[in-house]
Amino acid sequence: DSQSLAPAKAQTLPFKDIPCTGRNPWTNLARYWKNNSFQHLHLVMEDHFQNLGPIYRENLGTHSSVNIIHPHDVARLFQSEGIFPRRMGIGVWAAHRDLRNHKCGVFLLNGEEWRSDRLILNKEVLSLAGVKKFLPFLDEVANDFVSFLMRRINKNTRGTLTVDLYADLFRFTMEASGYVLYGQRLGLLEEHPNEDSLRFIRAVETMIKTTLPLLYLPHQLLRLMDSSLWTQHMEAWDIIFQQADRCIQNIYQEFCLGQERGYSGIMAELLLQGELPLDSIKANVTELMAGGVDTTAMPLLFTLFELARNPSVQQELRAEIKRAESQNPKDMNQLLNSMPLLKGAIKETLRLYPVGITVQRYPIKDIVLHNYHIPAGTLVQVGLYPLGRSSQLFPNPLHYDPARWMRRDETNFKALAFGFGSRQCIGRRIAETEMMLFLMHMIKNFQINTVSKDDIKTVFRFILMPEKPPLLTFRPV
Ligand code: HEC
Ligand SMILES: C[C@@H](NS(C)(=O)=O)c1cncc(N2C(=O)c3ccc(Cl)cc3C2(C)C)c1
Repeated sequence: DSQSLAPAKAQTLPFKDIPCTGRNPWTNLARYWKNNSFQHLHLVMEDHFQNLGPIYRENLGTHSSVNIIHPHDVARLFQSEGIFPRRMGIGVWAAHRDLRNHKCGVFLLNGEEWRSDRLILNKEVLSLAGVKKFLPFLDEVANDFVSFLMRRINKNTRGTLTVDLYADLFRFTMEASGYVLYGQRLGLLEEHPNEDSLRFIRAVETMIKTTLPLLYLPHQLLRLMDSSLWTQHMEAWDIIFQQADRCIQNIYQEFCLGQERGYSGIMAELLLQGELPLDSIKANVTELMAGGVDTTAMPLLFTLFELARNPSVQQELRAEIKRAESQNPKDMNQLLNSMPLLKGAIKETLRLYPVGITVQRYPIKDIVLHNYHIPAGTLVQVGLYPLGRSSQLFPNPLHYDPARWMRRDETNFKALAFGFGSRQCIGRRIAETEMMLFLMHMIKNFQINTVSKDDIKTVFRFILMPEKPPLLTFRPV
């Protein structure tokens, strides 16, 4: 009868049968520590997926996780996240907030507290209405960056500039985040930028660089072992909070003086709405300010490099921008929506160089991933770096091809650089709009070249970064 012919429903395999890396969590940790492979975590994950298959378990010190790469497994994970999605916390960050008696922003909050702050912030930070209000601010800063670069080119006789743009990109993204959040220009793109803002940028970099080693080791242990790391980390946080507090104070004073003006940034809108208490506004605005610097600067650097070594793509983008501007001379929002190739370029950069190399969740119920039983509460990580370079998901994966995102593709859950669901990156629209405007103005005004066509080696320092920033040459068009 038909029953006996039906393929036996594959029996779900037990959790313990999932392929596992290494033996003992502490020897695994020691090995990472010895080979300093924390900063190559993304490459180690790629190796594990190649050797062990599309799902594997890893025990690292106190953390144990299941790692996945297939879009349909990601979809299954998304369906099990519940209404309070959770990712791996950062103990050492929360420890700083407790020590200094600061409230946490949405990144560190969980449960009901996270959801109530998040829903209020979404209206100003992530909604289309919010984007329309802050888009002109980002456009102004992107234009100023072009003038900033033009000034430097005109200073030398050759009429071109070959430069490591790393530091300048941090000044751009900080100037942009500061303007969108506080409604004030920090002056980072002028001849003599103010020292406080430069100190803030350095503090965010130090904080991020010292986070990685502190991520995997119980920080109490580290405070004993390597107090300089701990001290550096805390000092960086203190500078970040002090600087953010100064900006917040003077916005708050202006606000109290009741100078009625138009839109003057996200923070003023949050104060006007009065839905979030002041200390929650401070905690979240500080997170958005600090979270808006390195995260957007790196993908811009990677994109400029890829455009420099793919001149035909650069030329196609220049043509698309010209066409789009002639069709939408006025409405900036319309303009950005008529540049699908430029949107594809940003997706292509984030596919090859995902700023956050994993998306993590704890499923709230038992699920089956790749035919294995996963108990509720298990940490499941999506390997974004290996996923973006998998030839099964992306034909010819190492080819920088923005047009690939314009072709119809029935598989969802492939563009995951900002995460997914209600806990996805809240800065997504700020980052996307900021990058679109920056690249549009840069490609329109400069021919971008690079000396070296070789791949950039990447390191993971809580954020995916180039091991050595590339040298780029800019020639006014
Ligand atoms: C202006 C601030 C800001 C910027 C810019 C920003 N982020 Fe985020 N991002 C956040 C915050 C805040 C969270 C935590 C959101 C939460 O937990 O509710 C977050 C979370 C994330 C997450 C985790 C999402 C999830 O589903 O767990 C990813 C991935 C991410 N960001 C990627 C990016 C990428 C890629 C960029 C730039 C190309 C970027 N972010 C730029 C603020 C920002
Ligand atoms: C790199 C990626 N890691 S992730 C979230 O995918 O694991 C990421 C994505 N978007 C934002 C960030 N942030 C920062 O850089 C940062 C700095 C200081 C503070 Cl107070 C808050 C942040 C956040 C977490 C917003 C980090």
